[in-house]
Amino acid sequence: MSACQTPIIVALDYPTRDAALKLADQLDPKLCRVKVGKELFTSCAAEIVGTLRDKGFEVFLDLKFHDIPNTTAMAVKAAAEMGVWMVNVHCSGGLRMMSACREVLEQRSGPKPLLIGVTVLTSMEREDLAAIGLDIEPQEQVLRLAALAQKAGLDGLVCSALEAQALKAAHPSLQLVTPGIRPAGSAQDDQRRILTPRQALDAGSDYLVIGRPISQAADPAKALAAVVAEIA
Ligand SMILES: O=c1ccn([C@@H]2O[C@H](COP(=O)(O)O)[C@@H](O)[C@H]2O)c(=O)[nH]1
Repeated sequence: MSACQTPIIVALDYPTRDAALKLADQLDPKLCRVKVGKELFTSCAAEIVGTLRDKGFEVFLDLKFHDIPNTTAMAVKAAAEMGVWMVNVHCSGGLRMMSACREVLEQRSGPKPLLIGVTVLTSMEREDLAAIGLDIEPQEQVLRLAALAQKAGLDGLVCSALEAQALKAAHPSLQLVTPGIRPAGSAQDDQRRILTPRQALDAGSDYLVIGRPISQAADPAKALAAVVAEIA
């Protein structure tokens, strides 16, 4: 399986370059992509992205930018210049913010990363939304934000696989990146809207973001192989 065919993205959620590379060195870039998030990126800056790319990984820069349109677009531009494969922004930053990000990428002559909008975090359930003033089901809010993301020309969404079927029906062109993936028997941790890898793909997920079930396993390569076997 080449990197372009695998749907698996392993979250490298570590505080140091060495810890992230220790896991990366146990993984096969033909079997997965890797995700650099806020913790690792803030600790190591762009150097970690270059090092992982040199190792053959396509990198999802998961910094979930959320700011005014210009600031967010400049951050997306910087990410594109770094050569990442995927970058994301919060859809709740609004239509103008997402459109500014799309425009800045369109002005680039070089390769463009996939521009993905974060909808409702997979750690949130209905009562969490109610606590921030949204007294609706997560799926309703996800569908609202998806419509905005589609209008702004984004390539896809971060959502729970629980919403994948409804999203694919409403927005078939958007690629769905789904964290909250838990192989049967794994700890739920702080995630709330979860599905197994197989269930997520059957529901319409395009990419599965998997962190702790692989990174905290006694043998991460074996844990990745088990997910690969589950979805084969
Ligand atoms: O809604 C979201 C958006 C991003 N994430 C990120 O995905 C991984 C999931 O890690 P697990 O250890 O598999 O729970 C993590 O980096 C989150 O920041 C998410 O979980 N939900």
